[in-house]
Amino acid sequence: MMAQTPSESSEAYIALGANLGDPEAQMMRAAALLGEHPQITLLRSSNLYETDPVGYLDQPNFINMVLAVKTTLTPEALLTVMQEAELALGRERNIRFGPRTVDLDLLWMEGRTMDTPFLTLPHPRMFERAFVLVPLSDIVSEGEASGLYERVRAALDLVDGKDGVRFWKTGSLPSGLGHSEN
Ligand SMILES: Nc1ncnc2c1ncn2[C@@H]1O[C@H](COP(=O)(O)OP(=O)(O)OP(=O)(O)O)[C@@H](O)[C@H]1O
Ligand SMILES: Nc1nc2c(c(=O)[nH]1)N=C(CO)CN2
Repeated sequence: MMAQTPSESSEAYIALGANLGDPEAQMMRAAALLGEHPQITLLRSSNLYETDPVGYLDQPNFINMVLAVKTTLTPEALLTVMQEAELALGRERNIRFGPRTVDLDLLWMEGRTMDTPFLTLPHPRMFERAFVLVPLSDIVSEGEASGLYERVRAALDLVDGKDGVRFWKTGSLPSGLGHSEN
């Protein structure tokens, strides 16, 4: 087998949402699974928000949060790891926008834009979802060279549904993993 070429690491933002079972425990377990991957380092967690369901309304409220990670994985490989974490936590794909034990969306990855059937970056609906923008704005730093901070601020000013996003708990990274910046 050929030795893997060391690749540069990029920062990425991942949205987590859950509204079945024990959402907080499942999201922490998903974050821990990501952090256990040798090519993923957890950097920061947003706070946790209780959010009104969007899209398909006849379902329980969600808990939503966003993680910042560093990774040497390609975007496609990172999404694959995220999907494996969803499956490990018992996510069944049924109703579009419907209830879920844990949903992981790859929002944004430093320097990457793409549009394939498997992966679109930035996530095509991130700038119109208050349940993504509010937690994301907790952890995107003003110094972000990509302009993400400005885009998130501008989208937050315009987006509907901020009332449906309520602070629930202070965020933290699963213990023993990642850095302790937040
Ligand atoms: N940026 C992205 N993050 C996550 N999945 C993506 C992304 N871009 C494309 N996809 C594709 O979208 C498909 C459906 O994902 P999923 O079932 O999580 O959608 P959903 O959660 O119901 O809706 P939404 O994507 O609006 O949150 C996945 O199989 C994945 O390949
Ligand atoms: N509040 C809220 N609503 C949703 C969410 C979510 O994470 N939070 N996820 C969905 C699946 O795409 C559909 N609707």
